[in-house]
Amino acid sequence: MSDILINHVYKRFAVPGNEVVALKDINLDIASGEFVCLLGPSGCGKSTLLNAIAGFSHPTEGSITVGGRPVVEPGPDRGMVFQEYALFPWMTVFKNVRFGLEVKGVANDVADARVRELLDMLGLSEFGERFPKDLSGGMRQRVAIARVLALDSPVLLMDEPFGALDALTRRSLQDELLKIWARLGKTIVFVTHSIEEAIYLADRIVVLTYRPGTVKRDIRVEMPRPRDAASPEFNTLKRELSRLVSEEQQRHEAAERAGLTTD
Ligand SMILES: Nc1ncnc2c1ncn2[C@@H]1O[C@H](COP(=O)(O)OP(=O)(O)OP(=O)(O)O)[C@@H](O)[C@H]1O
Repeated sequence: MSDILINHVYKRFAVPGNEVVALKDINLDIASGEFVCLLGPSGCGKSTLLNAIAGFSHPTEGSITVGGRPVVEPGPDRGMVFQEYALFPWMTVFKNVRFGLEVKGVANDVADARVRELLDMLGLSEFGERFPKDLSGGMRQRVAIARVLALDSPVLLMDEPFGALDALTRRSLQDELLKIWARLGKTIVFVTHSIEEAIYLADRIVVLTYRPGTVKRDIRVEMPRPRDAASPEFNTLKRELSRLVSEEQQRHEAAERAGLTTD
């Protein structure tokens, strides 16, 4: 069953004396419970597409529906996790995770129990009374994920959530995310620059072209999880994706040399 339907989506930005076509005729049908990675070099429209699904910005043409409803604005059916943790610095971890439940008017005892369950799920039980500034980047991103999960959105939109983390922390959060996804059955759209990350996580990898952003390849990843980065299948796919992404990276660099972009 489709959960996210992207139909002939274009996004143009007006820039002085010109326009940037960030997305051109994007068509994607993402099934309920599917884990999709959007992959491509800087400037290929990954964030633009994710923001359009989130309802933060509107396509210039085309339409997006989530759960059968047209996207017109952000909504509780779509939780977003950003690279910069987006936590409230003045609230403890517990209160950060509880915040959305309070806004929703969930009864105190139910909200407290839910927060405790989420902190436990993300290995944060010991950290409830800490403030974000006292946590490592990986811990802060765990809190950001717990905060979004509290809202129980069927769709999670993740914009390079692990991009700022060191390799070991990144792998442990990737594993955590896969566990959560398997347990809660969310539909996930996950933006990344990292080919390895996309292969490790996704059911399906959508490679975008550099300006205008179109779908270059839509590849299903059939390998069983946990995936072994040293396996021949992993490396065959990695080579294929490296070739596709580097073609787009070269187009990006050519545009830079021609002074057409500052991406
Ligand atoms: N508000 C804007 N005004 C003008 N151009 C924009 C605007 N937002 C994005 N763009 C352009 O649209 C293109 C796609 O940008 P986008 O940020 O979606 O790419 P991206 O693939 O997410 O890149 P990155 O990986 O660097 O975040 C880029 O060329 C960017 O310069």
